[in-house]
Amino acid sequence: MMLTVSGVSKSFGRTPVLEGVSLAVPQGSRTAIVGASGSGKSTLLRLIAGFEQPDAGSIRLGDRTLAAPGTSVPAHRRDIGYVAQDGALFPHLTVAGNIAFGLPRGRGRTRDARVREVMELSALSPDLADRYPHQLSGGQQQRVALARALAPRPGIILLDEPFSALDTGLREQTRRAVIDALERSGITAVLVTHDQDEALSFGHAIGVMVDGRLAQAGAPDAVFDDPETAEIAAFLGPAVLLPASPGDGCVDCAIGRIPLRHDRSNGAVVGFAMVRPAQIDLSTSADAAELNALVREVRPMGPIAEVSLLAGDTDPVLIDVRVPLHQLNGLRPGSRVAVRVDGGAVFYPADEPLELDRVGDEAPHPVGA
Ligand SMILES: Nc1ncnc2c1ncn2[C@@H]1O[C@H](COP(=O)(O)OP(=O)(O)OP(=O)(O)O)[C@@H](O)[C@H]1O
Repeated sequence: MMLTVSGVSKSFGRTPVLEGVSLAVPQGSRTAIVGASGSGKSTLLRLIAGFEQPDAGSIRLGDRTLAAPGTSVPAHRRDIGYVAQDGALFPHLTVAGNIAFGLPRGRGRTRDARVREVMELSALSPDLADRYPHQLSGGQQQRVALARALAPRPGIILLDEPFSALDTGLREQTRRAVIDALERSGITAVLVTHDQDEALSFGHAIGVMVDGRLAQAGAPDAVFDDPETAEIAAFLGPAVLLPASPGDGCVDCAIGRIPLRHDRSNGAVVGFAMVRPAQIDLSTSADAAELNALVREVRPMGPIAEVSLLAGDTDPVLIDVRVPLHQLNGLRPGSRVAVRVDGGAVFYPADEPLELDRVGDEAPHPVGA
């Protein structure tokens, strides 16, 4: 069902945690809410689930109002499936018992058939039906939690950091199984995560929370490609931010003139050009005039190396890029390289509080990653 959150605000005591959050999740689509710790994303999910009440605004699921001034449907009547970070399975019930828990009593055969159906949907082998939660891996436990949430055919599934307790390999595998199950069941879903890659790969839309506000929402590739602020750009993935000034559809910065992909300047004449490290190409075999940066450090990291570059003559800027080892081509500290950008830059005005590295800073933090 379609979820509509309109102008929702929430404070705990005197501390505002959510301010005027509006969000629409169309029927059958998946939205990931991503934000730094404390940005309010779990609170938003808990308000939708009915574990907390909003101070202002409304929440609707399909044509039902779940929360609004003077109205609050109790959590267990909201027709919502919830998957918590640790799965929260009942330890004394088997896998089948956990999954059947929320199903109506009565016809045993219908319940058994539904349990089998959602186990298959959640990529759980039928052999696991009689096991207890402690006899399962973390990934299997999360898939049981999903199957249990899906079993009563709720109008929407809410997932609160469901993969964060799993280690890297298992997390990836469980994430794919969960997305696949959600896709095949055609259910509306909202995921909350602090992991950018997880959010960007979850589904049809992403919402970025910053300090209790939904700062930007849209299709994952559109938001990643054109973040509204430099802060969102840096939060969503590695970003290289270069002091720059715009003009004629380009920006001028320490590595020369780069085409402007998106202009977020609002008329500002100084600011920052943002490019992703993956857009940067390094070449040592260019003409002397094109050698626009100096290699300061090369740090091997397994199959890749992190290369720190100094670009610009008058006010050099530190740029960090990651290069596959086989593309290093003898790059070492002191080499001069040509830095080329593929695909253009996004320009942001300089009034944003950004900490850029300058050569000679006492404790340099790379601008890119
Ligand atoms: N029940 C509560 N009482 C008081 N303060 C709360 C309560 N729940 C959350 N907060 C505060 O609200 C803010 C937002 O919390 P929330 O859990 O929504 O953030 P989050 O973005 O999900 O962060 P995290 O990823 O760390 O869980 C935090 O400062 C938190 O301490």
